[in-house]
Amino acid sequence: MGREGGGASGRGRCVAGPGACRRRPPVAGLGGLGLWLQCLFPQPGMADSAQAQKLVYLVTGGCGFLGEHVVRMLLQQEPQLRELRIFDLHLGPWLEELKTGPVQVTAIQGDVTQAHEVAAAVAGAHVVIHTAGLVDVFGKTSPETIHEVNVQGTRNVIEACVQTGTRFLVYTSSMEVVGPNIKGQPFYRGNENTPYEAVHRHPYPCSKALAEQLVLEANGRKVLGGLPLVTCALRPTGIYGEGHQIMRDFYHQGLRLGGRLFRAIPASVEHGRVYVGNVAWMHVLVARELQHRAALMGGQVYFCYDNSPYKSYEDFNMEFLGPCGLRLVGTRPLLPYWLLLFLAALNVLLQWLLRPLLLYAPLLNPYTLAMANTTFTVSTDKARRHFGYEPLFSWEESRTRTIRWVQAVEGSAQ
Ligand SMILES: NC(=O)c1ccc[n+]([C@@H]2O[C@H](COP(=O)([O-])OP(=O)(O)OC[C@H]3O[C@@H](n4cnc5c(N)ncnc54)[C@H](O)[C@@H]3O)[C@@H](O)[C@H]2O)c1
Ligand SMILES: CC(C)[C@@H](O)CC[C@@H](C)[C@H]1CC[C@H]2[C@@H]3[C@H](O)C=C4C[C@@H](O)CC[C@]4(C)[C@H]3CC[C@]12C
Repeated sequence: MGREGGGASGRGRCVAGPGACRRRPPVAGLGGLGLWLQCLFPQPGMADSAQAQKLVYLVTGGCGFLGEHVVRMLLQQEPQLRELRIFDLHLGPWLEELKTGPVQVTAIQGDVTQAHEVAAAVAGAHVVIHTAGLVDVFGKTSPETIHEVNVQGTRNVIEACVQTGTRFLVYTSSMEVVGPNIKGQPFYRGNENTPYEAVHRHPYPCSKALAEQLVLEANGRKVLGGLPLVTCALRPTGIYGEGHQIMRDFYHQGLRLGGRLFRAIPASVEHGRVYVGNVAWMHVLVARELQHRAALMGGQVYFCYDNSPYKSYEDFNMEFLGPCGLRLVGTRPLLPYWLLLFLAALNVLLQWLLRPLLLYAPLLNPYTLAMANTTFTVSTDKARRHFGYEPLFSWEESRTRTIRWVQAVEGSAQ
């Protein structure tokens, strides 16, 4: 890891709706001239429609928060897409609306922990985008289950690629592979090469780190047919946007508290956040460019980033919850840290006591408190340099879209 190299062109503009026309964006920076040049020198994937639509993509976890955005972005932005397979434990009803477009959309209900189900879904795919996983830092599932899904599930995806001849694999990793670590050391405006002691104890970050390692180590393995597997991993920081369940939980919490949220984290603690649409765009772009730049991008990791501002977790959420009528009380934490620690530990005890009766999984526990209290922000341009990534959505667009979603979903339009 750590190879560096040049970037590639590749900008796009996202249009709404799954059936929207897909067009190859003009060559970056050339505007109208770029369109004229494309007529003379068509870019890869600019062949006529018969040749253009030739690739089969598989998205695991395609019905999740990020997965749905990746699915819709592929349908809008990938001109070479012939078939899009969506593999998930829980298929969403919205998939039906996607089947009216020019791309064949195949919904597959399956479990990544079942190797035969994964192999059947992967067989014949050119590209796999593996987002499926258990994102649990609230004690909802056992450490064993988290490991089974996130690690063994990823192992099954890798082996399916090798056994069936799929050559390109993009893995959705996480910032947590790096940190915050168990020592609570800050990671301030770091990049993919910043030294940091990535030591974890919690099952979720441990599982993501193991899975990422499996994916990167699989780069170069010979797949069926004798060609090499090309893999890479994307590390989003805290993703926000349409469909973010935790944002919805904070909003409901504020409504229950009379339109108020109470500051628990110092405003000085910065937490990196990235808009889901930009994360989806990075997945689409990296999957495309991985096919042309295997030597540079194979085995690499890339943080997901955009122009979302650096703020504390709570202050950042208020960018969206404020316009929906909530107020964050306190310019500094209202409770002392030791009391928050006590309440977090009490939540763990209650979760254990109540488990035979019900699932009690509040936002506050020792791990989430430590995470929220530890600065973790990234500042990098590796994705731009390696495959021409630029955020598709500005901060203003990301903020507006998220606010509209909270208002629409919660009926809080003012
Ligand atoms: N949400 C974030 O802030 C964030 C940040 C960084 C990385 N990530 C990573 O992005 C990926 C998607 O996260 P998300 O926030 O969209 O979570 P999510 O829970 O909304 O989506 C995960 C999807 O995976 C599916 N899934 C779970 N177990 C499965 C199994 N055994 N077989 C098949 N499908 C299964 C779920 O049904 C769900 O649709 C995860 O790998 C996560 O680690 C998320
Ligand atoms: C109750 C308060 C202390 C409140 O401020 C707690 C916030 C807490 C729920 C979140 C703070 C940081 C979040 C995590 C971070 O954004 C990155 C993540 C990595 C990703 O792979 C999965 C989600 C998460 C773990 C995310 C979860 C919520 C927080 C812990």
